[in-house]
Amino acid sequence: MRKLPFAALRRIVTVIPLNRTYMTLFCLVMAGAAEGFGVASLLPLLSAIGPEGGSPKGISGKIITFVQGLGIAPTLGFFLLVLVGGMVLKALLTLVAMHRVGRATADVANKMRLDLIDSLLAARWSYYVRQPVGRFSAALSSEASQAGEAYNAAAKFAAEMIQVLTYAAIATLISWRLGVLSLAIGLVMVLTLNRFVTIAKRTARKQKRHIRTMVGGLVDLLVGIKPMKAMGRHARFQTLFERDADRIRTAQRKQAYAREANKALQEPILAICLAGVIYIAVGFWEMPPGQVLVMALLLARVVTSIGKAQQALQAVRIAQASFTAIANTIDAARAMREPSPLGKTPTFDKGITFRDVSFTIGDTPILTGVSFEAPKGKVTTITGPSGAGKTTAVDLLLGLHERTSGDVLIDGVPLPEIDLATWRKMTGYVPQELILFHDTLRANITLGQPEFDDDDVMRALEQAGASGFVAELPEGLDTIVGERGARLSGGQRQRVSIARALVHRPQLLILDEATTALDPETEANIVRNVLELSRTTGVTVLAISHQPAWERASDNVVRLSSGRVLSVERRDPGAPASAGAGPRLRAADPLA
Ligand SMILES: Nc1ncnc2c1ncn2[C@@H]1O[C@H](COP(=O)(O)OP(=O)(O)OP(=O)(O)O)[C@@H](O)[C@H]1O
Repeated sequence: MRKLPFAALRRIVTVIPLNRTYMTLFCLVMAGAAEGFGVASLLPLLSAIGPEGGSPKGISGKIITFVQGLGIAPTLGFFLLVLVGGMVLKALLTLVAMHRVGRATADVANKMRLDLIDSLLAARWSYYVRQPVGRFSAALSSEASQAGEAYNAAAKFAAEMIQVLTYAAIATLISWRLGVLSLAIGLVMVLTLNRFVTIAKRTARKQKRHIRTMVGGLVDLLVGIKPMKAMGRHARFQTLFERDADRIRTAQRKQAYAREANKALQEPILAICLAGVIYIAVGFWEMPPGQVLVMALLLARVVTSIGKAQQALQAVRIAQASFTAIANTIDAARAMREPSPLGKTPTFDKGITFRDVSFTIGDTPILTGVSFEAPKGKVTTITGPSGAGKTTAVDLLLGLHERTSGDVLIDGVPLPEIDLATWRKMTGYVPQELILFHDTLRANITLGQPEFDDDDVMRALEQAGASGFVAELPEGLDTIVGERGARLSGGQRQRVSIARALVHRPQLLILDEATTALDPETEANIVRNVLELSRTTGVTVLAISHQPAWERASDNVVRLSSGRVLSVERRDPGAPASAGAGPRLRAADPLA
């Protein structure tokens, strides 16, 4: 027999406060005791109707003596009352316990879902870069609910095991041989049926893995479906998903077989055990018929309860696959949690300094000895060929990556020493890959933050050069932009993204190729707006761009190539973007 899943059970029940589980277990134990009393009252009843009736001996005699000692007449009516009362009490206590279990099941699923969201949102940027993000949709939807079911199944397993122990205890009271026999039968049953529990567990894990792969792949594909469709290359993905679907079907079939086999084999095992025990009890132990009847009843209950416990265990194993998958995802995301904001509150009066910053991924150097300054209130453009490391430099500035050596300083304070969350809130960021949500224009700009009203939104749109096209939309700010902003043009999406970055009046505005989709006139307008904004509000601008319009508007131009600074130019904004527009400093110049 495989190792029992106690560690897994412990992990499942500790998702919610333990005292809730203890209370439920207490109700279940009390329910077991109530049933035990009820069934025990059968003993004197049945021994009275057997041929040994009249002067019951053994446990029946002791029960009758005990009842008489309480001053109660041991009548048929009394024992029937105890039997019925015990069963009613058991039903009530079980109902209370299962009501608690139902609530706990929903709470476990809810906690897993919220923990997953929390751990994902708090993870470092480098965590997402390595994940097929689509697979989280499977975790959040079905896996979280199934993780809750693991608690439900574990509680049912505990309830059945309490029943098994209650009946085994009564069997032992009647005769130790009967107690041993019932436990031996239980063991045979567990050993016989455990194989199906193991199959269920294995197939559940496989299903989970393939479903995650399929859902993750499908979500990622749908996000980027446009070029696939355009090139007529989407059909080949059908084959890939068919393979996953086929594996899921096979695992599901095996799981259904294991579940049904576990159920179906329980009755024959019960019948064989009962027949054998009755034969031995009557033929060899010469037990009176009343006791044999009670014994048969007890054994039937023990075996039935073991069977149900086995089914519950199987359900635990199946649900456990989801629970473990989601718990592992939470653990992995938590291990990549960003450091908590214990640093200094940042000031931003002087500017940003990169001092001999290097950054490697694995063994690959991405940036090497990068030094430059982006003074407060000025426009700095980082330019250079594709792959030069421009976006990476900005990622380091925002703490999305951690430098390998050197220092990124804000007002002379190294980034690791400042409160990153506050620093980021001081920043407006327009990334290269624009992501708009399937929501209204307003919500895309405010990101649902109620502190921004329509005046803030309109001001940001104006500054981003987007107020004109928004004014022409029949539904204005209430326009739904479509999935990832599909109902807007590329240039409109860029301007909405710039408005989003400006709505909270940032002190630093980072524009990563933010105007590439715009015609020269619109781009010039935005550059003019941003320049004006910088002059009037003192916002510092860091633009990554190849566009001459940005170079012309910049106070500083930093040229990167292959992760190194080629030159740093201090410029006179407005002068033509030709060589000699300002003092050109070599990479080694100790500007920083
Ligand atoms: N997560 C990563 N793992 C491995 N290499 C990476 C990772 N992110 C970036 N790189 C590599 O780092 C280098 C710099 O990338 P980066 O995106 O900073 O360049 P860039 O100058 O912004 O380019 P572009 O103008 O094309 O956007 C590239 O060679 C890229 O392949």
